This record gives sequence, structure tokens and C-alpha cells, in this order.
Amino acid sequence: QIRFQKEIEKLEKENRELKKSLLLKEKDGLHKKKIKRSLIDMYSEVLDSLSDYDMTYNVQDQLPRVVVIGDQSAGKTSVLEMIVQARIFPRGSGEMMTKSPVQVTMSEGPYHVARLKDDAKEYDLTKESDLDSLRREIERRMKSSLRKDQTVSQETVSLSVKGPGLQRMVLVDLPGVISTVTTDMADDTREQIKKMCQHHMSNPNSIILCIQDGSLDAERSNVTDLVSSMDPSGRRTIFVLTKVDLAESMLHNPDRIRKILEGKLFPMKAMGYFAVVTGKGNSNDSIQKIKDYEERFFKQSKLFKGGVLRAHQMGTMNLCLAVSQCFWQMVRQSVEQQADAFKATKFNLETEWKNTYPKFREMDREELYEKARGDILDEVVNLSNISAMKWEEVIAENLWSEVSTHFFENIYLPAAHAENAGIFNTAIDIKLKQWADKILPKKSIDVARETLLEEFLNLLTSSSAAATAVAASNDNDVFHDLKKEIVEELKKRLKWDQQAINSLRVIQMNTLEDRSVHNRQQWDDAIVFMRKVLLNKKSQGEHVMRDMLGPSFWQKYMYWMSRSEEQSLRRSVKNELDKMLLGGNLMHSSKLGKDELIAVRKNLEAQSIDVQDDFIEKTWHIMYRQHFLARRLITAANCQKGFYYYQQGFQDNSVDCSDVVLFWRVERMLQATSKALRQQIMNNETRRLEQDVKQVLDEIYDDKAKMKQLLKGKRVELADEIKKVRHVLELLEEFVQELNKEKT
Ligand SMILES: Nc1nc2c(ncn2[C@@H]2O[C@H](COP(=O)(O)OP(=O)(O)OP(=O)(O)O)[C@@H](O)[C@H]2O)c(=O)[nH]1
Repeated sequence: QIRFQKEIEKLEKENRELKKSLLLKEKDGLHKKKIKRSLIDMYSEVLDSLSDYDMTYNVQDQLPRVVVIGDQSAGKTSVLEMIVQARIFPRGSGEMMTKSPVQVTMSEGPYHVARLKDDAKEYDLTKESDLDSLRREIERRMKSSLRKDQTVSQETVSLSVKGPGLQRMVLVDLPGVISTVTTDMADDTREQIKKMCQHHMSNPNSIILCIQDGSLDAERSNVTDLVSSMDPSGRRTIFVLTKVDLAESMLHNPDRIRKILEGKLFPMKAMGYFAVVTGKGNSNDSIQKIKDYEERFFKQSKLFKGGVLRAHQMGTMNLCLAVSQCFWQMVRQSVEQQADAFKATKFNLETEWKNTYPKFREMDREELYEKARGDILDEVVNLSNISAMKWEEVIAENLWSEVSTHFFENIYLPAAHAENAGIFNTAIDIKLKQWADKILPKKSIDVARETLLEEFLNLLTSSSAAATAVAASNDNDVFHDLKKEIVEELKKRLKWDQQAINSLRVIQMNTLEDRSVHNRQQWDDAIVFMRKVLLNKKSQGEHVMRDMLGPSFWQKYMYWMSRSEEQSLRRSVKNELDKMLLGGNLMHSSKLGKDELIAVRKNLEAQSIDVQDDFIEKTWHIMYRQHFLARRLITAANCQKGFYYYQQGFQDNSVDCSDVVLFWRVERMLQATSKALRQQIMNNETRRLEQDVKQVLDEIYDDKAKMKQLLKGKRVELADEIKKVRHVLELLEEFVQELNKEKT
């Protein structure tokens, strides 16, 4: 749904742009009506930008609105229907039809359609059946909003109407003001209606249409007093005398009508006085029919011929023009006020910027994002500046730390218990082959992928550190979250070339199979590697031992440390097992013999220590590992000078240096693997990463909410705000200019 919404927004934006360019194209020889249309478009844009800028800005409240007020059955609804060009309001005869305010929001659109608030149904206003069901639905809503024992309701029934040539404004139909409350009405009905009218008229954006029934003799109307109290100067009031056709046929004193239209009869002021015919009592007449009837009437009108009516005061057409004029006047006022307010806001924000970030150029979110994109893509390029040696070093190191445990636990240790070199080498060959076939290539590619990402992250963070160092101390790196997000996304989507795994398998098989050590240097390197690995494992084992045995006597004394019960037990077991290892059998096998186990348990029982066999075996296992490592370190030392014997095939030598050859095979595999992976990174994978980075950057750019979340901080917010304010102000000023041109 969100995607659809976005799509719709995008299309609407495109549509606006197209409309704009179309209007610009047609600028030469522009018709007056077209200028109006473009003004309406501009005004819509201004309102949209205002509500974009401030979520709390309610366009609806700011729109000029036409509020009709008059006695019951004076013809209010009929006048509104002429403005909205459709017979959309419920009708009846005699009874009070408008029971609650009905608000119609008008705007331009290709089709004449209406839609009620909270209802997806669209009514086609050119179809009589749709008009009928719309009226019925409005009436139903009016009635259901009535509370018990009430005659009128304050709740507004809202709908929107779109159509060609309709101006963007709001119309409000109100219940007619009554002078007496009849028995079928609630007691406070008169007061309720009065209050409702006052409330709607008090909005300074409302154009008050004061409707007076021309066929009635009411000398003083409640309505005129009410209107004059809300708009004493009459600057936003238009007086409308309806049912002039009936007035003429009755010919009640023509002088009275003249006085009304000259504004001399009623104690109120208005910016214009109009006489209209908006119906002929038949509720089924179409707008066109009424228009024709009105035109015919005025053509033949005796009042007109007798000079009572003046041409510019006659007819709904002139009335609509007056409403439109009043509408634009109000728009101008409110837009000018808005422009002033935005000028002040712009000044304040710019001053704040100068004081807070004197050294920075104002870069809003979009500009910053473009800069970040450039910086990030630069770092992708910088990946190719990393030397081949550095790549190979890091990959080999990372790969070894990833696979060393497997090698040690599943390959080296199990084979090392072989009785002689022949069995050892056979076991090793089999295990290395399995390793290279099943696990190693995939692991290597995972490591290379991780390394590539790690190096990219390093570049990103080192450039961030530089940016932070340059930036003022009160400013954090604005790109931090964005860069983090990009790396997180890459972790999820970066994929290695699947073919790479096969070539890697071949390389690894070959290097691991090859037992030849070509020279002394390689032999020495293998010994260094072997020692490093053994020492590393030994120090890890020492940690385990420490945890197992707890603090020594000396540590207990110096640091007030104590042993747990289990640690004390382990210590006793270790003392017994030590006797076995140190007591002569340096070449003890990895498993404890049955007799040995019984002997240890017996010795412990003599000290009143009772432990299970598996407790003893577990302690033995850890101790044995350390013992094994110590023995292999001795082998490494003894093999230091063993290259000569290796060349002779270890004949007439008691020292077995098969371990050294194994470590050389592994070391060469690491070298060949890291070289192959480095080539893959440089030839293909950096490019693939670049594509992924670009895609992630584009996706974030399209998701404005995410972009906002990732690029935040006072600096961005302030720059963004300044840009928005400038944009709104530009629109406002451009619009005011157009309005002024129109005036002259
Ligand atoms: N002959 C004639 N009849 C009109 C004219 N204007 C309105 N009417 C009729 O007068 C009656 C009342 O008109 P409405 O527009 O419903 O009056 P209203 O003021 O909205 O009525 P409430 O909302 O009930 O107070 C309807 O039957 C209209 O057809 C007119 O200019 N001439």
C-alpha cells in the first residue's frame, strides 16, 4: 500500500509538472480565464507547500469559504448549488431541510464528481441517479448527527466536489435562522442556529452571503443584524436578494426592492448587492434549467425595465463573479501575511546558522546526501589503492583465524596420535583432502567477503574520523549513521562470484597435496609458523587451566582470592595426574589407561577425596593437550636443523619432522588462497561491491523517511528548514507578484 501511495504521489507530482509546462507553453496570447486557472494552480501549490512545511498547517482552515446565512427557506441552498454547479443538497417543501452545517470543499478536476468524507464512493454529478443518492446520503448523515431531542446539530457533514472550472474554496450551508420556535422543535433551536451562524461567520476567511427572500415583506430581518454584528464594515459580506421572480409577480412595492439593492433598507453594509433567481419552486429542475429560467426572467423583467434593477446587480453570474473577486482579495491578504511571516522566519533561521555554523556552507539533506554519495563512492575507488601485499596479508590472517581451530582439532590432533610417521602422513593426507574438498573453499570465500567489507568499513570510518577532526568540535559526523547502514546492507546482499569456489578448490587441493619443501628458507618459515601456532594454542590452554584450577597459593595470599570447591578438587586431581606425566612417561598417549584411572582414584580416596571417573578424564584431557603442545614445541626446536635430513628422506635420523612438512603445506595453501582471493577482489568483487553500494544509496534516496532517519543532527535540520522556508517564500512572493499583475 505504501508503495502504491508513493507511486500515486510520484504521478501526481509529474502531472503537476506537466500541467505547469503546458501552461507555460500556452503563455503567449493567454486568455483571461487561463490566467485565473494558472493562479488557482499556483495557489494550490502555495497551500500544498505550506502544509508540507508545517504538518499542523490546516489548509482547510486557511481556504476562503463562502458561508450562507439567511432566514429559513430564503433560498440559501439554492444559491450555493448555483455556485457549486450541481444540485447536491437535500430538498423538501416548507420544512427545515438544512439541519446541520454542510461543508463542501471545491477544487478543479477533469470530471464533475463528489465524495463524502470517510467514504470511498464517488458520485458522478452529471448523473441524476448519483445526485439523488448523494442527497439522500447527506440527509441521512444530517439526521444521524442529531442528538436526542435536538432539532439541529453542530456536527458538520463534509464532502468534496471536483469539476472543470471550479475554484478551490470551501462552501458552508447552514440551517436557516428562525424567528419563532414551533412546537415540534427543541426549545433552544433558535439560539443553537444563531450560535452556529456566528461561529462560522467569525472565521476571517469567510465570505458571508447574506440571503434575503425577495418575495417576503419582512421589514426587519434577524439575519441582517446578525451579519452586521460579525462584519460591521461589510468588507466580506455580499447581500443576495432571492426569488426576485416571485417578488415581481406579486409586485409588492418596487421601491422597497430598489432601497434594498441600494443598501438603504437594512441596517448592514455589504461589498455588493445582488438580485437573483435560483429556482422556480420545482425541486427537480436542473442547474441549466434554472440558469435558462433566470436569464429569460431578467430579459423580460419589469423591475429591470422600470430601472429598479441594474444590470451589474442582476443574476447568479454576476453574483459568482463578486464571490470570486472577494475570494481573490482574501487570498491576497492571507498570502501577503504569510509572506511577511516567512520573511521573518527566514531571517531568524539564517541568523541562527551564521552564529552556530559560521564555517559551514548551508547544505540541506539532499545536498548532504549527494556529498555523502560522492564520499562513499570515492572510498570504493580507494579500495583499489590498497596494495596487493596488504590484501594478501589480511586475508591470510583472517582465514587462518577462521580455520585454525578446525585444522587443530579435526586434522592435526587426531593424526598426531599415530604411532609412526607413515601412519601420521596417511591420516593427514586423507583429512586434508576432505578439508579442501568440503569446507575450505567456501570458508575462504566467506572470509574474503568479510575482509572486503572490513576494509571498506575501515576506509569509511577513517574518512569519517578525518571529517570529524576538521569539523567544529560541536558537530558530529553527520554521515556516521548512513555509512553504518550501508555496510549493514552490504553485509546482507554482497555476493561472491560462485565460479570462484571451484578454481579455489583446485588451488587448495594442489597446494595441500604437495609435500615438497624446496629450500632451507621454506623449511625455516614452516618452523616459525608451527611454533607460532603451537605457542598460541598453549597460551589459550593456560587460560583454560587457570580457570579450571583457580588462584595459586601465592595469588590467594596476595590478592585475597579464593578457590571454588570444584577448583580445589581439580587441583588435587591434577597433582595426582602430574605424577604420571612427570614421573617418566613423556610419550604418554592421549588416553588414560584403566589401571591409571584406578590408581589415581585410589590415591585421592586416601586423601578423602571422592571424584567420578569422567571428572578425572576431563582434567586429564586438558592437561594432556598442554603436555602435547610442549612436546611438539620441542619437536619444532629439534627440527630446526632438520632440512638436510628431510632431503635425505629422514634416513638414519631419529628425529621425525613430518609436522614441519605439514605446517609448510598449510602455510603454502594460505599463501596461494590469499593470492587467488586478492586477484578476485581486484578483478571482480570490488566492482560488484560498487554496484551494491550504488543500489543501496539509490534505495535510501528514494525512501525519504529513511534518509531523514540516517542523516540527522541539528546542522542538517537547520539547513533543511532554511531551504524549505526559502522555497515556500519564493512561491509566496511569485504568487503575490502574479496577483498584483492581475490587479493592474
Ligand atoms: N420562484 C423561485 N423559487 C426559488 C428561488 N430560489 C429558491 N426557490 C425555492 O425556494 C425554496 C427554498 O429554497 P432553499 O434553497 O431550499 O432555501 P433554504 O434557505 O436553503 O432553506 P432551509 O435550508 O430549509 O432554511 C425551494 O423550493 C426553491 O426551489 C427563486 O429565485 N425563485
